[in-house]
Amino acid sequence: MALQLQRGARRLLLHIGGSARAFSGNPRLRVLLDMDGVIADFEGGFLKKYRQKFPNEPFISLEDRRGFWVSTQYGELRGDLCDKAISIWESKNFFLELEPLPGSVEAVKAMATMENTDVFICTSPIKHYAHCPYEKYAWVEKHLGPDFLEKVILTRDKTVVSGDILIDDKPDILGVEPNPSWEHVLFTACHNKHLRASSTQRRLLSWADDWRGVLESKR
Ligand SMILES: Cc1cn([C@H]2C[C@H](O)[C@@H](COP(=O)(O)O)O2)c(=O)[nH]c1=O
Ligand SMILES: [Mg+2]
Repeated sequence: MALQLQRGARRLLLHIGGSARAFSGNPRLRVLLDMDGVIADFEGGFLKKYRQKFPNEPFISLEDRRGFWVSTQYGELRGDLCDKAISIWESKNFFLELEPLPGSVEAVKAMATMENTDVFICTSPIKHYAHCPYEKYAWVEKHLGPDFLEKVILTRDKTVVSGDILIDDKPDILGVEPNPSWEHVLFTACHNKHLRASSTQRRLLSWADDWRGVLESKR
């Protein structure tokens, strides 16, 4: 009963723009940052390597990307292209060689030095685990430094991770927890920019957008 009341109050605060963290009296803001499509350029890296590996096959320009799953859209273009797309991100060095998205590294480093702020990288590895988990750690070390290795959370279910805010390019973040503690701020990407704005979901348009303001709104 008490738990239900607490959850209800938290939902109400989120709804009116307040913060469950403020409600709980915890002075620290916990920020969860997605990796692919938020700090690392998954889509650009995919298209470049797909075209190198399959120069004679049709491709989907970033302008024409629709829907979160690259594999689904390629499969709709032609059945066998789904597996061809998957072969790209299952390849060695795919995740390691992704370029940082513009401004991401600077923003993440600046965020991590902010007072009363804990920043975590919260990212989903692919199930073909030969390279991806290792390379995600290696990417973080290369671009954000070894201290950031403490801040990496690999999970296929982000709903069970607690935080105040999750900045993520996936429009629907679902899992076993029906009421995640975080507010999902949608990071704009080529695949989601055409989606109609929702009255309840805030967006960060890029790292040139006012991410500091978004964080401040949660304090
Ligand atoms: C587009 C796309 C992505 N994936 C994989 C690649 C990443 O490991 C995750 C996405 O992780 P995030 O933490 O949500 O950014 O999904 C995939 O398997 N198939 C795809 O089409
Ligand atoms: Mg992502």
